[in-house]
Amino acid sequence: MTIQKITELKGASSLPGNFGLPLLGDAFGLFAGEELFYWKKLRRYGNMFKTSVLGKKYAFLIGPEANSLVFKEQADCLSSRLGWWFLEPIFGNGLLMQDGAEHAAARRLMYPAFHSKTVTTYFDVINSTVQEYIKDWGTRGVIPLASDFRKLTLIVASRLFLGTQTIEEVEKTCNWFTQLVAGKLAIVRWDNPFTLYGRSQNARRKLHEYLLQTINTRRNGSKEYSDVLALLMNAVGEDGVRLSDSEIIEQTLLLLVAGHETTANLISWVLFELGSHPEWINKLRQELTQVAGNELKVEHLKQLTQMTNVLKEIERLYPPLYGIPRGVLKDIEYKGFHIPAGWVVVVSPMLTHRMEFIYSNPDSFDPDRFAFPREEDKKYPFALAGFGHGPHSCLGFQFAQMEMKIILSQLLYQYDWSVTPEYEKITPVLAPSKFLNKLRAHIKLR
Ligand code: HEM
Repeated sequence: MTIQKITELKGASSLPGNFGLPLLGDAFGLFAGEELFYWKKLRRYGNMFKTSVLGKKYAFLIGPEANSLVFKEQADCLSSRLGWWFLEPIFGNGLLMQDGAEHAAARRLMYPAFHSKTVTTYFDVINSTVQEYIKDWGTRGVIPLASDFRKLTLIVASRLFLGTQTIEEVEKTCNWFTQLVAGKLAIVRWDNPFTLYGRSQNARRKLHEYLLQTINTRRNGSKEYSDVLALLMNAVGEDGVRLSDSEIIEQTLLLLVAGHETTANLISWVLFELGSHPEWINKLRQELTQVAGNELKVEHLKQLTQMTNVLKEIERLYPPLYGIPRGVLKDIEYKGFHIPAGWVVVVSPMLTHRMEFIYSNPDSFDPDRFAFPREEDKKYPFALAGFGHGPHSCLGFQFAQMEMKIILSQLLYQYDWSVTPEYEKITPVLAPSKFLNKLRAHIKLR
């Protein structure tokens, strides 16, 4: 009889699950509804499962320990570019697609624009833009949340990153961004005006042209700028070399894409949950009045602790990135499995956030779970991961927090609201985001 060593590792191919159809793998299931795909696999196979998509083998590793492995312990063996390969033709070669030394150098260069101290200097622009944008919401009555917030967050990002002032200019780029982002769901990557992918590529070319024009206008003019584009245009790397135009455009495009839709989605869900829990509207309004009186200032934001907990609860329930993938560069091990180079590992904020051993009644909206002494997210490191962690953690975290707090505060000052479709229709469903574009706020002046 041979005695097997307990340290012997199993191959990744013996993970629970299957590889799906030849060549396509599970592409249709995944692209047709990512959230539901994740839930079905979890229910069927548990916290570790395999699949394949368009010829690549995937290991899904779910839970805080897996998050720790991917974001921290084995981060050096993993590649963001190889994980997000399907986004590269759409989002280009920005920070998210870079690895190792190239990524570290670019991140060092961009970090000053997103440091918490710098972000506070954006307060006035965000606050005035938000006030102007929502001033007619009382007379409009019904607001389609996701599309309205997408426009607002794009106006804010364009003003701060590109110095764009006019709404007309932002409206022009808004359509291109919508088309660009829609391309990520295209399975057939054929650059043709009649395909989803082709329209996305066309939008990408238009945005490139637009950004190049903006850069050239600045170079030929005498005006001094102090926005993010100026930072990238003037930046000199450690090797003394400046970024090329194409590098500046790729980084700016990623910032604009990453910086508007995710924030718009989260704030839409904030309004949905608050509209369905009016007692929380009252609590937040009371806190706001106690802390800021009738005029919100930048120094008040940190003191809005109940609002911070509401934002955390929305990040937990509706993280915009359901899964975060990394390509395996050097073999890694996890819970007795050997995952070789060439595979892709995926961790999931969405599934982690609904684990009962971390969060009590995980499907219910309960912002107090983040208040002392409960602090459920502190039970395990990496238990809350809606903004990622580690070398690729969200560069715009502080920015997004500030923007969401300003939007919410200004709405609380001026309006009451309820939301359709009804709570019961959305919350027991495993794929709430298919309702995102249907969310409507019914606004009343206070
Ligand atoms: C509520 C809003 C947001 C959410 C939930 C969010 C979430 C995330 C997550 C999960 C990542 C990590 C991806 C990975 O590890 O592969 C990330 C990266 C990133 N985010 Fe955000 N984000 C938000 C808003 C923003 C904003 C407002 C900006 C810019 C102003 C931004 C810029 C970026 C950038 C540049 C990266 C790539 C960082 C890197 O690769 O080093 N995000 N974001």
